[in-house]
Amino acid sequence: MDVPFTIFIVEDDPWYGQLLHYHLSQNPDDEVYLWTSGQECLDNMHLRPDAVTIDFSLPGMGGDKLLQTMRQRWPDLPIIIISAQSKITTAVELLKMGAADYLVKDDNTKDLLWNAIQKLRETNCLRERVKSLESQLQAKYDFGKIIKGNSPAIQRIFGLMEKAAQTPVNVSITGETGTGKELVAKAIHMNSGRHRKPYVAVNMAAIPTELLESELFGHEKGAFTSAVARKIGKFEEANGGTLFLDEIGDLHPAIQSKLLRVLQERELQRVGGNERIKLDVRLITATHKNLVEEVKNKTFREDLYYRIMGLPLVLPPLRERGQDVLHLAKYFVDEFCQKYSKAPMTLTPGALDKLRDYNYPGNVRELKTVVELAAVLSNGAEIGPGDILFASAGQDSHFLSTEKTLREYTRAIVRHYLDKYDDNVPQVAQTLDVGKSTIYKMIQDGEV
Ligand SMILES: Nc1ncnc2c1ncn2[C@@H]1O[C@H](COP(=O)(O)OP(=O)(O)OP(=O)(O)O)[C@@H](O)[C@H]1O
Repeated sequence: MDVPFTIFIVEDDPWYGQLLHYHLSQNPDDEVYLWTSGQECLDNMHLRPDAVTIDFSLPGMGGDKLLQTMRQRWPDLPIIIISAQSKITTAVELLKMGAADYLVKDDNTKDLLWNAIQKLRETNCLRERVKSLESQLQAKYDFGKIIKGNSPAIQRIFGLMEKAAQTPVNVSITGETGTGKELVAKAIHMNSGRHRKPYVAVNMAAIPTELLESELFGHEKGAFTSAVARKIGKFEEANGGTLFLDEIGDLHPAIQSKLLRVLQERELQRVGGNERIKLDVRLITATHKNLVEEVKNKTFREDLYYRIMGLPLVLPPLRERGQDVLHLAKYFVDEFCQKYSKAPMTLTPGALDKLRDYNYPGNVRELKTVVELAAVLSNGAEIGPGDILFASAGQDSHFLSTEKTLREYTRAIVRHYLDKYDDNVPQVAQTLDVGKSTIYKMIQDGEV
Protein backbone atom coordinates (compact mmCIF):
# COMPACT_ATOMS: atom_id res chain seq x y z
CA MET A 1 0.00 0.00 0.00
CA ASP A 2 1.15 3.48 -0.87
CA VAL A 3 1.43 6.23 1.70
CA PRO A 4 -1.97 7.98 1.31
CA PHE A 5 -1.74 11.37 -0.32
CA THR A 6 -4.16 14.26 -0.51
CA ILE A 7 -3.67 15.87 -3.89
CA PHE A 8 -5.02 19.21 -5.12
CA ILE A 9 -5.40 19.82 -8.84
CA VAL A 10 -5.87 23.48 -9.75
CA GLU A 11 -7.04 23.62 -13.37
CA ASP A 12 -9.58 25.96 -15.00
CA ASP A 13 -10.13 23.79 -18.10
CA PRO A 14 -12.95 21.43 -16.90
CA TRP A 15 -12.20 18.71 -19.45
CA TYR A 16 -8.47 18.64 -18.66
CA GLY A 17 -9.11 18.94 -14.93
CA GLN A 18 -11.45 15.94 -15.01
CA LEU A 19 -8.91 13.96 -17.02
CA LEU A 20 -6.17 14.53 -14.42
CA HIS A 21 -8.60 13.93 -11.56
CA TYR A 22 -9.74 10.63 -13.05
CA HIS A 23 -6.22 9.49 -13.71
CA LEU A 24 -4.83 10.31 -10.25
CA SER A 25 -7.92 8.83 -8.55
CA GLN A 26 -6.88 5.42 -9.92
CA ASN A 27 -4.77 5.12 -6.79
CA PRO A 28 -7.38 4.18 -4.13
CA ASP A 29 -5.08 5.35 -1.35
CA ASP A 30 -5.19 8.94 -2.52
CA GLU A 31 -7.78 11.69 -2.05
CA VAL A 32 -7.88 13.94 -5.09
CA TYR A 33 -9.60 17.35 -5.24
CA LEU A 34 -10.15 19.50 -8.30
CA TRP A 35 -10.28 23.30 -7.93
CA THR A 36 -10.87 25.69 -10.78
CA SER A 37 -9.12 28.78 -9.41
CA GLY A 38 -6.23 29.77 -7.19
CA GLN A 39 -8.61 31.32 -4.68
CA GLU A 40 -10.67 28.10 -4.43
CA CYS A 41 -7.47 26.19 -3.77
CA LEU A 42 -6.37 28.62 -1.04
CA ASP A 43 -9.83 28.51 0.55
CA ASN A 44 -9.49 24.72 0.95
CA MET A 45 -6.01 24.51 2.34
CA HIS A 46 -7.49 23.29 5.64
CA LEU A 47 -7.73 19.90 3.88
CA ARG A 48 -3.92 19.83 4.15
CA PRO A 49 -2.80 18.60 0.75
CA ASP A 50 0.46 16.65 0.45
CA ALA A 51 0.96 17.79 -3.14
CA VAL A 52 -0.56 20.41 -5.41
CA THR A 53 -0.59 20.62 -9.19
CA ILE A 54 -1.17 24.07 -10.62
CA ASP A 55 -2.04 25.05 -14.16
CA PHE A 56 0.36 27.84 -15.08
CA SER A 57 -2.17 29.94 -17.03
CA LEU A 58 -5.02 30.21 -14.55
CA PRO A 59 -7.42 33.15 -14.94
CA GLY A 60 -7.31 35.74 -12.16
CA MET A 61 -4.51 34.71 -9.84
CA GLY A 62 -2.03 33.16 -12.32
CA GLY A 63 -0.19 29.90 -11.61
CA ASP A 64 3.06 31.73 -10.81
CA LYS A 65 1.33 34.03 -8.31
CA LEU A 66 -0.39 31.08 -6.66
CA LEU A 67 2.93 29.23 -6.49
CA GLN A 68 4.57 32.26 -4.88
CA THR A 69 1.78 32.66 -2.31
CA MET A 70 1.85 28.99 -1.40
CA ARG A 71 5.65 28.87 -1.15
CA GLN A 72 5.53 31.72 1.33
CA ARG A 73 2.80 30.21 3.48
CA TRP A 74 3.58 26.48 3.12
CA PRO A 75 7.27 26.35 2.20
CA ASP A 76 7.54 22.54 2.44
CA LEU A 77 4.49 21.72 0.30
CA PRO A 78 5.57 20.23 -3.06
CA ILE A 79 3.97 22.02 -6.01
CA ILE A 80 3.94 20.75 -9.58
CA ILE A 81 3.36 23.25 -12.36
CA ILE A 82 1.54 22.08 -15.48
CA SER A 83 1.83 24.41 -18.42
CA ALA A 84 1.11 24.58 -22.13
CA GLN A 85 4.40 26.48 -22.45
CA SER A 86 7.57 24.53 -23.13
CA LYS A 87 9.82 27.61 -22.76
CA ILE A 88 12.85 26.55 -20.77
CA THR A 89 13.26 30.01 -19.22
CA THR A 90 9.73 29.86 -17.79
CA ALA A 91 10.43 26.38 -16.41
CA VAL A 92 13.70 27.52 -14.83
CA GLU A 93 12.00 30.60 -13.38
CA LEU A 94 9.27 28.50 -11.76
CA LEU A 95 11.74 25.92 -10.44
CA LYS A 96 13.70 28.81 -8.96
CA MET A 97 10.50 30.00 -7.31
CA GLY A 98 10.35 26.62 -5.63
CA ALA A 99 8.22 24.41 -7.88
CA ALA A 100 9.01 20.74 -7.29
CA ASP A 101 8.43 19.85 -10.91
CA TYR A 102 7.36 21.37 -14.23
CA LEU A 103 5.30 19.41 -16.74
CA VAL A 104 4.45 20.50 -20.26
CA LYS A 105 0.85 19.75 -21.32
CA ASP A 106 0.86 17.03 -23.94
CA ASP A 107 -0.35 13.47 -24.40
CA ASN A 108 2.03 12.14 -21.78
CA THR A 109 1.19 14.63 -19.04
CA LYS A 110 -1.11 12.40 -17.02
CA ASP A 111 1.46 9.62 -16.92
CA LEU A 112 4.21 12.04 -16.06
CA LEU A 113 2.05 13.50 -13.32
CA TRP A 114 1.38 10.05 -11.96
CA ASN A 115 5.11 9.36 -11.81
CA ALA A 116 5.75 12.73 -10.26
CA ILE A 117 3.24 12.06 -7.49
CA GLN A 118 4.81 8.65 -6.90
CA LYS A 119 8.13 10.33 -6.49
CA LEU A 120 6.74 12.86 -4.07
CA ARG A 121 5.86 10.04 -1.76
CA GLU A 122 9.49 9.50 -1.10
CA THR A 123 9.39 12.72 0.84
CA ASN A 124 12.85 12.63 2.27
CA CYS A 125 14.53 11.81 -1.00
CA LEU A 126 12.54 14.47 -2.71
CA ARG A 127 13.37 17.11 -0.11
CA GLU A 128 17.03 16.34 -0.61
CA ARG A 129 16.64 16.60 -4.36
CA VAL A 130 14.85 19.94 -4.16
CA LYS A 131 17.45 21.20 -1.72
CA SER A 132 20.26 20.16 -4.00
CA LEU A 133 18.53 21.74 -7.03
CA GLU A 134 18.11 24.92 -5.05
CA SER A 135 21.66 24.84 -3.87
CA GLN A 136 22.90 24.38 -7.44
CA LEU A 137 20.91 27.39 -8.57
CA GLN A 138 22.02 29.26 -5.48
CA ALA A 139 25.63 28.38 -6.21
CA LYS A 140 25.54 29.99 -9.66
CA TYR A 141 23.95 33.06 -8.19
CA ASP A 142 26.34 33.43 -5.30
CA PHE A 143 29.63 32.90 -7.15
CA GLY A 144 28.79 35.79 -9.46
CA LYS A 145 27.67 37.91 -6.55
CA ILE A 146 30.84 37.53 -4.53
CA ILE A 147 33.45 37.09 -7.25
CA LYS A 148 33.14 39.70 -9.95
CA GLY A 149 34.18 39.08 -13.53
CA ASN A 150 32.76 38.26 -16.94
CA SER A 151 35.96 37.32 -18.77
CA PRO A 152 36.14 33.80 -20.24
CA ALA A 153 39.11 33.15 -17.93
CA ILE A 154 37.07 33.78 -14.77
CA GLN A 155 33.93 32.15 -16.17
CA ARG A 156 35.95 28.94 -16.59
CA ILE A 157 36.87 29.20 -12.92
CA PHE A 158 33.17 29.56 -11.99
CA GLY A 159 32.48 26.31 -13.85
CA LEU A 160 35.15 24.48 -11.87
CA MET A 161 34.03 26.07 -8.61
CA GLU A 162 30.55 24.73 -9.22
CA LYS A 163 31.96 21.24 -9.67
CA ALA A 164 34.01 21.68 -6.51
CA ALA A 165 30.93 22.83 -4.58
CA GLN A 166 28.96 19.76 -5.61
CA THR A 167 31.51 17.17 -4.46
CA PRO A 168 33.60 16.88 -1.30
CA VAL A 169 36.84 16.54 -3.30
CA ASN A 170 39.93 18.43 -2.09
CA VAL A 171 40.64 21.62 -4.00
CA SER A 172 44.02 23.24 -4.64
CA ILE A 173 44.07 26.86 -5.71
CA THR A 174 47.09 28.52 -7.25
CA GLY A 175 47.46 32.06 -8.45
CA GLU A 176 49.52 35.19 -7.94
CA THR A 177 49.02 37.25 -4.83
CA GLY A 178 45.69 39.11 -4.70
CA THR A 179 43.97 37.02 -7.40
CA GLY A 180 41.17 36.02 -5.02
CA LYS A 181 42.31 32.60 -3.77
CA GLU A 182 40.79 33.01 -0.32
CA LEU A 183 37.59 34.47 -1.75
CA VAL A 184 37.25 31.44 -4.02
CA ALA A 185 37.89 28.99 -1.16
CA LYS A 186 35.18 30.56 0.98
CA ALA A 187 32.71 30.75 -1.91
CA ILE A 188 33.18 27.01 -2.59
CA HIS A 189 32.51 26.23 1.05
CA MET A 190 29.47 28.51 1.22
CA ASN A 191 27.94 26.84 -1.81
CA SER A 192 28.74 23.28 -0.79
CA GLY A 193 26.71 20.82 1.22
CA ARG A 194 28.94 21.75 4.18
CA HIS A 195 27.93 25.42 4.31
CA ARG A 196 26.22 25.05 7.68
CA LYS A 197 29.37 23.49 9.13
CA PRO A 198 32.52 25.44 10.05
CA TYR A 199 34.84 27.09 7.55
CA VAL A 200 38.27 27.46 9.14
CA ALA A 201 41.09 29.34 7.42
CA VAL A 202 44.74 29.06 8.43
CA ASN A 203 47.59 31.04 6.90
CA MET A 204 50.52 28.66 7.22
CA ALA A 205 53.07 31.37 6.51
CA ALA A 206 51.82 33.45 9.43
CA ILE A 207 52.39 30.80 12.12
CA PRO A 208 55.88 30.00 13.43
CA THR A 209 56.84 26.41 12.54
CA GLU A 210 57.23 25.35 16.18
CA LEU A 211 53.60 26.31 16.89
CA LEU A 212 52.12 24.99 13.68
CA GLU A 213 51.71 21.36 14.72
CA SER A 214 49.67 22.17 17.79
CA GLU A 215 47.78 24.88 15.88
CA LEU A 216 46.70 22.36 13.24
CA PHE A 217 46.26 19.21 15.30
CA GLY A 218 45.75 20.55 18.84
CA HIS A 219 47.47 19.41 22.03
CA GLU A 220 46.66 17.87 25.37
CA LYS A 221 47.27 19.60 28.68
CA GLY A 222 50.91 19.15 29.68
CA ALA A 223 52.04 18.03 26.21
CA PHE A 224 54.84 20.61 26.53
CA THR A 225 55.83 23.24 29.06
CA SER A 226 53.44 25.97 27.94
CA ALA A 227 50.52 23.57 27.32
CA VAL A 228 48.53 24.56 30.39
CA ALA A 229 45.22 23.38 28.94
CA ARG A 230 43.93 21.16 26.17
CA LYS A 231 43.82 22.93 22.81
CA ILE A 232 41.58 21.94 19.91
CA GLY A 233 43.41 22.24 16.60
CA LYS A 234 42.16 23.73 13.35
CA PHE A 235 41.47 20.30 11.84
CA GLU A 236 39.15 19.43 14.68
CA GLU A 237 37.55 22.86 14.58
CA ALA A 238 36.77 22.32 10.93
CA ASN A 239 35.44 18.77 11.42
CA GLY A 240 32.37 18.24 9.24
CA GLY A 241 33.19 21.44 7.33
CA THR A 242 36.04 22.93 5.31
CA LEU A 243 39.64 23.68 6.25
CA PHE A 244 41.40 26.27 4.11
CA LEU A 245 45.19 26.01 4.33
CA ASP A 246 46.63 29.15 2.75
CA GLU A 247 50.28 29.34 1.65
CA ILE A 248 50.66 25.57 1.78
CA GLY A 249 53.81 25.92 -0.35
CA ASP A 250 55.58 27.42 2.66
CA LEU A 251 55.04 24.40 4.90
CA HIS A 252 58.05 23.13 6.80
CA PRO A 253 59.04 19.54 5.75
CA ALA A 254 58.46 18.16 9.26
CA ILE A 255 54.87 19.41 9.26
CA GLN A 256 54.43 18.18 5.68
CA SER A 257 54.98 14.59 6.90
CA LYS A 258 52.52 15.02 9.77
CA LEU A 259 49.93 16.56 7.51
CA LEU A 260 50.32 13.71 5.03
CA ARG A 261 49.75 11.13 7.75
CA VAL A 262 46.59 12.85 9.00
CA LEU A 263 45.22 13.10 5.47
CA GLN A 264 45.98 9.46 4.72
CA GLU A 265 44.52 8.12 7.94
CA ARG A 266 41.64 10.60 8.12
CA GLU A 267 42.17 10.82 11.82
CA LEU A 268 44.52 12.61 14.17
CA GLN A 269 46.01 12.48 17.60
CA ARG A 270 46.47 15.74 19.46
CA VAL A 271 50.08 16.47 20.41
CA GLY A 272 50.74 14.57 23.63
CA GLY A 273 47.48 12.60 23.36
CA ASN A 274 46.50 8.98 22.64
CA GLU A 275 42.91 9.39 21.55
CA ARG A 276 42.40 8.95 17.79
CA ILE A 277 39.96 11.53 16.49
CA LYS A 278 38.10 10.72 13.26
CA LEU A 279 38.09 13.48 10.69
CA ASP A 280 35.65 14.44 7.99
CA VAL A 281 37.19 17.59 6.59
CA ARG A 282 37.19 18.98 3.07
CA LEU A 283 40.59 20.47 2.45
CA ILE A 284 41.12 23.51 0.27
CA THR A 285 44.71 24.61 -0.13
CA ALA A 286 46.20 27.67 -1.79
CA THR A 287 49.61 28.89 -2.75
CA HIS A 288 51.15 31.54 -4.95
CA LYS A 289 54.10 29.18 -5.50
CA ASN A 290 54.47 26.72 -8.34
CA LEU A 291 54.13 23.47 -6.38
CA VAL A 292 55.34 21.37 -9.31
CA GLU A 293 58.61 23.30 -9.17
CA GLU A 294 58.72 22.91 -5.38
CA VAL A 295 58.28 19.15 -5.81
CA LYS A 296 61.07 19.09 -8.41
CA ASN A 297 63.31 21.05 -6.05
CA LYS A 298 62.42 18.60 -3.26
CA THR A 299 61.13 21.37 -1.00
CA PHE A 300 57.59 19.95 -1.18
CA ARG A 301 56.76 16.25 -0.77
CA GLU A 302 55.48 14.64 -3.93
CA ASP A 303 53.11 12.29 -2.08
CA LEU A 304 51.60 15.23 -0.19
CA TYR A 305 51.29 17.16 -3.42
CA TYR A 306 49.17 14.40 -4.98
CA ARG A 307 47.14 13.99 -1.80
CA ILE A 308 46.13 17.66 -1.63
CA MET A 309 45.87 18.41 -5.34
CA GLY A 310 42.27 17.15 -5.85
CA LEU A 311 40.60 19.58 -8.20
CA PRO A 312 43.20 22.20 -9.21
CA LEU A 313 42.00 25.78 -9.79
CA VAL A 314 44.48 28.11 -11.41
CA LEU A 315 43.35 31.71 -10.94
CA PRO A 316 44.41 33.93 -13.81
CA PRO A 317 46.25 37.16 -13.02
CA LEU A 318 44.13 40.29 -13.45
CA ARG A 319 46.08 41.35 -16.56
CA GLU A 320 44.72 38.25 -18.32
CA ARG A 321 41.09 39.02 -17.50
CA GLY A 322 40.49 41.65 -20.22
CA GLN A 323 37.62 44.03 -19.47
CA ASP A 324 37.22 42.63 -15.94
CA VAL A 325 39.60 45.36 -14.76
CA LEU A 326 36.99 47.96 -15.64
CA HIS A 327 34.04 45.97 -14.27
CA LEU A 328 35.91 45.42 -11.02
CA ALA A 329 36.99 49.07 -10.81
CA LYS A 330 33.39 50.26 -11.16
CA TYR A 331 32.24 47.65 -8.68
CA PHE A 332 34.84 48.75 -6.10
CA VAL A 333 33.90 52.43 -6.58
CA ASP A 334 30.21 51.63 -5.97
CA GLU A 335 31.09 49.44 -3.01
CA PHE A 336 33.26 52.21 -1.54
CA CYS A 337 30.53 54.85 -1.95
CA GLN A 338 27.96 52.59 -0.36
CA LYS A 339 30.23 51.63 2.53
CA TYR A 340 31.04 55.25 3.38
CA SER A 341 27.56 56.61 2.49
CA LYS A 342 29.00 58.83 -0.24
CA ALA A 343 27.04 60.04 -3.26
CA PRO A 344 27.65 57.79 -6.28
CA MET A 345 30.91 58.48 -8.15
CA THR A 346 31.92 57.66 -11.70
CA LEU A 347 35.26 56.98 -13.38
CA THR A 348 36.00 59.30 -16.32
CA PRO A 349 37.05 57.74 -19.66
CA GLY A 350 40.60 58.96 -18.97
CA ALA A 351 40.61 57.21 -15.60
CA LEU A 352 39.30 54.01 -17.17
CA ASP A 353 42.04 54.16 -19.82
CA LYS A 354 44.65 54.59 -17.15
CA LEU A 355 43.28 51.68 -15.15
CA ARG A 356 43.14 49.51 -18.25
CA ASP A 357 46.74 50.27 -19.19
CA TYR A 358 48.30 49.15 -15.93
CA ASN A 359 49.91 45.78 -15.20
CA TYR A 360 48.63 45.06 -11.63
CA PRO A 361 51.38 42.95 -10.08
CA GLY A 362 49.21 42.95 -6.92
CA ASN A 363 46.16 41.85 -8.97
CA VAL A 364 42.61 42.46 -7.70
CA ARG A 365 43.80 43.51 -4.25
CA GLU A 366 45.96 46.23 -5.81
CA LEU A 367 43.13 47.40 -8.09
CA LYS A 368 40.82 47.65 -5.11
CA THR A 369 43.34 49.71 -3.13
CA VAL A 370 44.08 51.99 -6.09
CA VAL A 371 40.39 52.61 -6.79
CA GLU A 372 39.52 53.24 -3.15
CA LEU A 373 42.38 55.71 -2.85
CA ALA A 374 41.22 57.41 -6.06
CA ALA A 375 37.72 57.76 -4.59
CA VAL A 376 39.23 59.40 -1.51
CA LEU A 377 41.41 61.76 -3.57
CA SER A 378 38.66 62.81 -5.98
CA ASN A 379 37.13 66.20 -5.23
CA GLY A 380 33.81 65.67 -6.90
CA ALA A 381 31.51 63.05 -8.29
CA GLU A 382 34.05 62.09 -10.96
CA ILE A 383 37.28 60.17 -10.54
CA GLY A 384 39.81 61.39 -13.11
CA PRO A 385 43.20 60.02 -14.22
CA GLY A 386 44.97 62.35 -11.81
CA ASP A 387 43.25 60.63 -8.86
CA ILE A 388 44.66 57.26 -9.85
CA LEU A 389 48.04 56.55 -8.34
CA PHE A 390 49.95 53.32 -8.78
CA ALA A 391 52.45 52.43 -6.11
CA SER A 392 54.50 49.80 -7.90
CA ALA A 393 56.76 49.88 -10.92
CA GLY A 394 54.36 47.57 -12.72
CA GLN A 395 53.21 50.22 -15.15
CA ASP A 396 56.56 50.55 -16.82
CA SER A 397 57.05 46.82 -17.19
CA HIS A 398 53.55 46.66 -18.61
CA PHE A 399 54.66 48.73 -21.59
CA LEU A 400 56.54 45.70 -22.77
CA SER A 401 54.38 42.93 -21.40
CA THR A 402 51.37 43.76 -23.58
CA GLU A 403 51.67 44.16 -27.30
CA LYS A 404 50.81 47.61 -28.63
CA THR A 405 51.42 49.50 -31.83
CA LEU A 406 54.12 52.16 -31.77
CA ARG A 407 51.35 54.79 -31.89
CA GLU A 408 49.70 53.27 -28.83
CA TYR A 409 53.02 53.17 -26.97
CA THR A 410 53.52 56.84 -27.81
CA ARG A 411 50.05 57.76 -26.54
CA ALA A 412 50.51 55.74 -23.37
CA ILE A 413 53.88 57.38 -22.65
CA VAL A 414 52.60 60.90 -23.29
CA ARG A 415 49.53 60.30 -21.17
CA HIS A 416 51.69 58.93 -18.38
CA TYR A 417 53.81 62.11 -18.29
CA LEU A 418 50.81 64.42 -18.65
CA ASP A 419 49.33 62.76 -15.58
CA LYS A 420 52.64 62.93 -13.79
CA TYR A 421 53.13 66.66 -14.45
CA ASP A 422 49.49 67.73 -14.02
CA ASP A 423 49.02 68.46 -17.71
CA ASN A 424 51.99 70.83 -17.81
CA VAL A 425 52.69 70.53 -21.54
CA PRO A 426 56.03 72.41 -21.66
CA GLN A 427 57.40 70.20 -18.90
CA VAL A 428 56.21 67.01 -20.62
CA ALA A 429 57.65 68.17 -23.95
CA GLN A 430 60.98 68.91 -22.29
CA THR A 431 61.09 65.52 -20.53
CA LEU A 432 60.32 63.60 -23.70
CA ASP A 433 62.48 65.84 -25.84
CA VAL A 434 59.75 66.63 -28.37
CA GLY A 435 58.19 69.91 -29.49
CA LYS A 436 55.35 71.36 -27.40
CA SER A 437 53.19 71.52 -30.53
CA THR A 438 53.37 67.72 -30.88
CA ILE A 439 51.84 67.29 -27.45
CA TYR A 440 49.26 70.05 -28.01
CA LYS A 441 48.25 68.44 -31.27
CA MET A 442 47.80 65.05 -29.59
CA ILE A 443 45.61 66.67 -26.96
CA GLN A 444 43.65 68.59 -29.59
CA ASP A 445 43.07 65.39 -31.61
CA GLY A 446 41.84 63.63 -28.50
CA GLU A 447 44.64 61.10 -28.62
CA VAL A 448 45.69 61.62 -25.05
N1 LIG B 1 36.89 38.65 -8.57
C1 LIG B 1 36.82 39.40 -7.46
N2 LIG B 1 35.71 40.14 -7.22
C2 LIG B 1 35.64 40.94 -6.15
N3 LIG B 1 36.61 41.06 -5.24
C3 LIG B 1 37.72 40.33 -5.41
C4 LIG B 1 37.89 39.46 -6.51
N4 LIG B 1 39.08 38.85 -6.42
C5 LIG B 1 39.67 39.33 -5.30
N5 LIG B 1 38.87 40.22 -4.69
C6 LIG B 1 39.19 40.99 -3.49
O1 LIG B 1 40.60 41.25 -3.55
C7 LIG B 1 41.21 41.08 -2.27
C8 LIG B 1 42.25 39.97 -2.30
O2 LIG B 1 41.63 38.71 -2.46
P1 LIG B 1 42.16 37.39 -1.70
O3 LIG B 1 42.66 37.72 -0.33
O4 LIG B 1 41.12 36.35 -1.85
O5 LIG B 1 43.42 37.06 -2.64
P2 LIG B 1 44.54 35.93 -2.43
O6 LIG B 1 44.81 35.41 -3.80
O7 LIG B 1 44.09 34.96 -1.40
O8 LIG B 1 45.76 36.80 -1.93
P3 LIG B 1 47.14 36.27 -1.21
O9 LIG B 1 47.81 35.34 -2.16
O10 LIG B 1 47.92 37.54 -1.05
O11 LIG B 1 46.71 35.65 0.07
C9 LIG B 1 40.07 40.81 -1.31
O12 LIG B 1 39.65 42.05 -0.77
C10 LIG B 1 39.00 40.22 -2.19
O13 LIG B 1 37.72 40.45 -1.63
